[in-house]
Amino acid sequence: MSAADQPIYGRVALIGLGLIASSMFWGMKRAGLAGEVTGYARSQETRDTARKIGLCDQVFDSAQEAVKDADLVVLCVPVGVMGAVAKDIAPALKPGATVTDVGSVKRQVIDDVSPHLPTGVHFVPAHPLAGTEHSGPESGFAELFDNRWCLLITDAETDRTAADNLARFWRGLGSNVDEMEADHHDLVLAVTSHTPHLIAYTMVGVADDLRRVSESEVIKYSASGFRDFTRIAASDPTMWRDVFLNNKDATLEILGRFTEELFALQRAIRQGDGDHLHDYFTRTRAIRRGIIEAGQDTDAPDFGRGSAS
Ligand SMILES: NC(=O)c1ccc[n+]([C@@H]2O[C@H](COP(=O)([O-])OP(=O)(O)OC[C@H]3O[C@@H](n4cnc5c(N)ncnc54)[C@H](O)[C@@H]3O)[C@@H](O)[C@H]2O)c1
Ligand SMILES: O=C(O)C(=O)C[C@]1(C(=O)O)C=C[C@@H](O)C=C1
Repeated sequence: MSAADQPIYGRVALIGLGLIASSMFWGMKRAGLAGEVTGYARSQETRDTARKIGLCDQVFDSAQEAVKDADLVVLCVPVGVMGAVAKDIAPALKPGATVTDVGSVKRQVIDDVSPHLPTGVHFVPAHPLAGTEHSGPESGFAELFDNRWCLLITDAETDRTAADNLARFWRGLGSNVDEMEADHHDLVLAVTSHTPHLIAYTMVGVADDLRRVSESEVIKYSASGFRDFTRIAASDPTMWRDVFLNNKDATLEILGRFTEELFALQRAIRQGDGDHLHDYFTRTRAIRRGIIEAGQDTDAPDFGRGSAS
């Protein structure tokens, strides 16, 4: 990753010092994207850890102090508290500053944050499509966003200079950047991220109900599929509670469709309808192959791509 010729922002403030903020910090340092990075976390323990590991050039004990004089303020807290944090920092924001967030849900965050921001402060919501099941200030790493998408939420009201600078910033962190409208974002993410997480949580819960996980049988005899489910189901409970509560309509819509398909598959199994199962699995296999052929899955191994039995 090549370093920027000069910082894009003189001062960047990170509010909430967990996985995403810490990854952004190390990524900014790697590429020289900010003159100075300040930070604030709600708990004393997190602030102490951040100071100990050198996360942020300065860690403040209040969010207002952290955002003072910042050219870019990044809200890196769970989506359910974005509005409260925006309200808290609003009086201390520098005129002309850009406020952004990294929340996994966009419409509700926009509705919660926008009313608090003073005129002259530009709000450009964003969502990096990158993460892990880990959380907290020690979980971040500079490479997290490399070759991942970051979606900026824009519309006719968006300040173009603010959005273009933020796009440059995310490219500097290693991401590919695209722009999208908020409701569309929430529907797409309900399909690609939110509902799959709920399914993983459920499947691991079901296995646990069978009292096999803790006895290690399920893990011992599982191939990568179920292990991936357990990784996903280890994701932060607060973050994911907030995702579902704040992307209710889209998640319920996709979950409804999912349940209908699941019932159809359940009926096919009960009735011994092999054609239904085979046709369904043939369709889904073609989708996976299309993703790989389009070069969209950089993690996919080479083997097995060609076998079309
Ligand atoms: N983890 C992922 O995979 C991922 C990926 C993309 C986007 N996101 C989004 O990024 C945001 C942060 O997620 P994360 O994974 O970094 O979480 P995290 O749990 O690692 O960090 C969140 C931080 O916010 C702090 N916090 C909570 N409430 C606060 C408040 N009221 N005021 C100040 N700080 C507060 C927590 O103490 C914690 O330090 C969330 O909105 C999430 O939806 C997460
Ligand atoms: O890889 C993971 O652990 C993730 O779950 C990352 C993931 C995703 O679903 O892809 C999770 C939530 C985010 O909002 C963005 C990315």
